[in-house]
Amino acid sequence: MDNIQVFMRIRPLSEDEYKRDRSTESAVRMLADNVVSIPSQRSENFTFDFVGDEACTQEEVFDAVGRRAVERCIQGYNGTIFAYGQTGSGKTFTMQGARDEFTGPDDELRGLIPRCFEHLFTRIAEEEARTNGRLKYLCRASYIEIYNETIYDLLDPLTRTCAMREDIKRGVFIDGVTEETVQDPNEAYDVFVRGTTNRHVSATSMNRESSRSHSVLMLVIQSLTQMDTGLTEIREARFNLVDLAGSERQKLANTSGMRLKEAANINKSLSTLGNVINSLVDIGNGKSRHVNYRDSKLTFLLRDSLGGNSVTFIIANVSPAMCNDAETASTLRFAQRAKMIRNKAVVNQDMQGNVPQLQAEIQRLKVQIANLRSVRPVSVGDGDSSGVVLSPNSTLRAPSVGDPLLSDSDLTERANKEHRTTQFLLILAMRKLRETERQKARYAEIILELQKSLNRQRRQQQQQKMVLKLKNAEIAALRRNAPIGYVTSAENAALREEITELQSAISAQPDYTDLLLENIHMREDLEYIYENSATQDSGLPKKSDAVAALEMLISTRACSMDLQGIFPIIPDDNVYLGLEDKIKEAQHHINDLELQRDKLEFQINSIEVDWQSVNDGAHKLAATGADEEISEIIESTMDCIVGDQARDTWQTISTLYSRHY
Ligand SMILES: Nc1ncnc2c1ncn2[C@@H]1O[C@H](COP(=O)(O)OP(=O)(O)OP(=O)(O)O)[C@@H](O)[C@H]1O
Repeated sequence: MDNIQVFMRIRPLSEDEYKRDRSTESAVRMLADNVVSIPSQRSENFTFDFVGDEACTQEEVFDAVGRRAVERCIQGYNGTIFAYGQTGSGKTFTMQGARDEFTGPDDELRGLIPRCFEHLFTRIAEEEARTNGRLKYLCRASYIEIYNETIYDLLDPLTRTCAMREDIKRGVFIDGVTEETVQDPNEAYDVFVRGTTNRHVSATSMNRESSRSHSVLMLVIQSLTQMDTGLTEIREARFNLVDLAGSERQKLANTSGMRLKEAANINKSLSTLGNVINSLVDIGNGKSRHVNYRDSKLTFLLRDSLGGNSVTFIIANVSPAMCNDAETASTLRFAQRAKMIRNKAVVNQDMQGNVPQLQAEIQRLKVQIANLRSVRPVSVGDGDSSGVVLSPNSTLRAPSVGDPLLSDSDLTERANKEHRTTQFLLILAMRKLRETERQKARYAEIILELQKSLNRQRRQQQQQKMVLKLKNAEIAALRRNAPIGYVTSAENAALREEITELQSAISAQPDYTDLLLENIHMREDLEYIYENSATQDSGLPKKSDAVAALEMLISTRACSMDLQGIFPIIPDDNVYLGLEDKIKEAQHHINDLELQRDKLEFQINSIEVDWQSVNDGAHKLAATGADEEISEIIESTMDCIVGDQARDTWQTISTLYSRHY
């Protein structure tokens, strides 16, 4: 457990302050190297880890705070640096420097942020060189602003807003925030300068001052170490550099509209910060308290930095002016309280490897445990509380009985320590193995589900192709056999529409598969969130409400893809019934068409028979030397091979024929 480290920095007196005070006397009295008081306020003394006076340089602040924070992050610990203080006390000067641009390492006035970038990449290069490339680092940067309880993405040119989320794997995170990979200090400067420029632009367009918002530059420092066993050790540190809004209480009197909301939100986030600190201090003193991290975006985002898994530094910036003594005393009281908070920083470490590698590792560790047990019975402790996980590469030698250089108690202690380490590694490897097995089973389930769905889709596709083929054949037959104008244009259009629908259903299969996969994942994510969230204080809606909302979303998306009605979206048998109905409907339609075709064939046959009779009659009439009237009728009958007139014509001919014979 480490206390939050607090550094105090007094900036030089400004000209305005000199004009107001008409004196150069400082409100802050230095009692010792790291002890100060504000005599004009109360007689209390404030003790900090470091106090920088008016002459304190940017480099000295970096050595006291930045260098140490970076060193811990390189090892895999989370780190946070907060700059706290009233408006104009020097927070931005300390964090960023005197300018918005950096000219590189020769700019004496550059602040902690650029110096941290430089040191970070120097150390990364050293570490990578030391391990001959077995250790690789990867850094990602994002930069946000919290204003009026809204999070703005400063690396997005439009500084769009983002939501904060929490899950068991990632903890609290900003959903969809821009993250840029940075490989050297220049790339990191560039990210920071761009974000700062966006901040100024959006502040101007929204008519606000940066002192009224909190800015957080976030670095994720990931390291991958290739082990001899084939496993990969992954460490991930989060490094937050925070420039807080001015800590003075915003006046609500005579304020309205946007300004009132702004002032209320600044007060809210800073008072929540104060409340969180008070609760943590009480907890440190053995009291039972609930810590309201969720009461403001700032405290929720930086939850780990306050009483959690982080090495945290607070820089309390103050003005030396007598006219600001009350605010200075307030800042120092805040910092003094914060110093009592105890964080528990641990290296964020994980192992990655395939199942045979992990099994081999477990086997190796089991052999080691067996060796240790056979040499000397040891009592198992609670585990290493230092928080640093020993590398599985470290060779664990079983202590040999009668080692002349070591006493019995030394040997026991060493055996115990090695046993604990081995046990820890064994647990880690087994956990990884179980996790891998779980994942494997999960993927197998997904594959099975997809396979089932694919088979169903194939069957449906075949059926639809068959229907399409039949319809095409029928249409072709109708076209061949039907008299011109027999199939009405409306029927034709309906048939065409149906064909288009069937074709789009067939071509929609890939869309459907993507959607199905995504739906499976969304349902799984939901299950995961509810399984892993603490029931109380999780802030989540009721699970049934969330499930209903998700199903609604899925069906809305299905509609928007125009698949609803053609294809069921959910791989659920009930929904597939819809498709079966559709196929049945199509079957009915085919039956109707077949009926019509039979009728038509019958008509054509009867016309042919009629025509044959007409032909025969005509020949007989011709043989008897029929008059002109009869020839004309024969001509017109020839023109009406098919059609409604045929039978009437035949009737006329029959009548004439019977009159003649
Ligand atoms: N240590 C210092 N040495 C010289 N000048 C300083 C120092 N600290 C601050 N200043 C100057 O004081 C002024 C106010 O500082 P700065 O803008 O950093 O304050 P701030 O606390 O960030 O204010 P705000 O809350 O409004 O953002 C600036 O002009 C800055 O250059």
